Amino acid sequence: MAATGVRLDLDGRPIKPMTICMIGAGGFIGSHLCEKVLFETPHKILALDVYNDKIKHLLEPETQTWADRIQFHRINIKHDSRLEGLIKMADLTINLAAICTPADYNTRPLDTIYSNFIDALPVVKYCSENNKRLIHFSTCEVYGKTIGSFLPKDSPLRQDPSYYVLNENTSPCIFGSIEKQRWSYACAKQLIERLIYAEGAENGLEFTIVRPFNWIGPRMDFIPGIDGPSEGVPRVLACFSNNLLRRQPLKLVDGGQSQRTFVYIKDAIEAVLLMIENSARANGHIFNVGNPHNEVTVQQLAEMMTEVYSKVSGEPPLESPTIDVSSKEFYGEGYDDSDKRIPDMTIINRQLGWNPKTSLWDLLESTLTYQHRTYAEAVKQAISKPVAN
Ligand SMILES: NC(=O)c1ccc[n+]([C@@H]2O[C@H](COP(=O)([O-])OP(=O)(O)OC[C@H]3O[C@@H](n4cnc5c(N)ncnc54)[C@H](O)[C@@H]3O)[C@@H](O)[C@H]2O)c1
Ligand SMILES: O=C(O)[C@H]1O[C@H](OP(=O)(O)OP(=O)(O)OC[C@H]2O[C@@H](n3ccc(=O)[nH]c3=O)[C@H](O)[C@@H]2O)[C@H](O)[C@@H](O)[C@@H]1O
Repeated sequence: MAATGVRLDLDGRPIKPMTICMIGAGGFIGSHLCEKVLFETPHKILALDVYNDKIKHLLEPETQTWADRIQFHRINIKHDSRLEGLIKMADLTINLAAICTPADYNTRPLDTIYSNFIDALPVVKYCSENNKRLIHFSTCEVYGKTIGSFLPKDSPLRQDPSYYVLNENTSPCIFGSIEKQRWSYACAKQLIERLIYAEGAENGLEFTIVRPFNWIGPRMDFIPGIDGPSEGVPRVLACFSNNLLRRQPLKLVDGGQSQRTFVYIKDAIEAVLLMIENSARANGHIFNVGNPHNEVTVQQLAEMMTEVYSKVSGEPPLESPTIDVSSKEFYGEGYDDSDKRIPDMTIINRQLGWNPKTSLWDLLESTLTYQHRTYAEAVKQAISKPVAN
């Protein structure tokens, strides 16, 4: 499973083994990226995070063939003097660290802004000062709302892709008012993108910015009360998984009419590996990474997950599988939403030849099989425990 033979880049040049400083390596995307790099390349990883539960299988036992190519450093990048040294030891830094769950954006806006802007500043600075390449994880949320969402409901222009397809170079970033604190995350991510871009333009920083469009799959977030706080609100995949595991109706925020495109984490990680190993093609670019063919409303996602979960668990769906809830009740004051997110794939196609492969049904089937296998028993036990008064 590991690195044998010479790996070639997209231009036929041999790829030199490199050391990657991966910040946020213990998270959802980080854990999949660590697996990919260890299993398929000769590169080494300096894995930085405050947690390592999701990469434990890669750190133990130390007899695994890849054990000498991953080193975990328990570091909070907010305040740790080891950060610069680790960035200096690496050829490339990938920054994934962030608060990135919507339930936090309007309820913990200060933490959100600090995490996504202030805490990322030293990483950019150290990369720039030490001439190290940086791949920074931004978000599709920097686009905010589509231009089309401001047209009258019955306008035929709403059907015109130029009013909703999101392009890195031509689409504007449209956020709500300041009291809609939902946009604290998108705005902080946008400012760090602008700073990185300016470091490239003025100081020659070699950078790539990734804008993920709803990457989903195993190990995403947590199941409340099982491997995360009971009152915690994860992203939609984990919220709906939690409801299905507990046989509760899935909650549709404001009727579930917002639209998303979902891409399988394993497809998306292929794109990141292409960026890592093709610096000449990736440097200086911002890349949308998503699957424009997997678009659904949140309501359709709920229906599909209900059907798939019933298939993988063997349990019949509830008579009323969904329930409507207001955004104020679910997320609190200051929530707002992106209406529609379809990525334009022209740039990533041209530069890296990448295309997503997995259909929504297939990615939900493998993900919900994982969720059922991993959590069903623990949820059953948690439900059967008597509640203390
Ligand atoms: N999953 C997606 O679809 C998606 C979409 C858009 C953007 N992103 C971006 O991709 C990145 C990774 O997302 P994810 O889904 O893997 O999230 P995640 O929460 O699973 O991972 C983030 C990791 O960063 C770590 N971290 C946070 N602050 C830290 C700090 N101060 N010091 C050290 N470690 C810290 C966390 O412990 C966590 O393990 C984020 O920047 C996020 O904004 C993800
Ligand atoms: O994944 C992404 O690409 C980006 O978008 C996410 O934002 P969003 O898609 O709004 O977050 P989800 O929690 O996945 O919610 C998706 C939609 O489902 C809805 N939802 C969520 C949870 C739930 O139980 N019910 C429900 O209807 C939300 O209101 C929203 O409309 C997060 O901001 C980031 O992880 C990331 O930057």
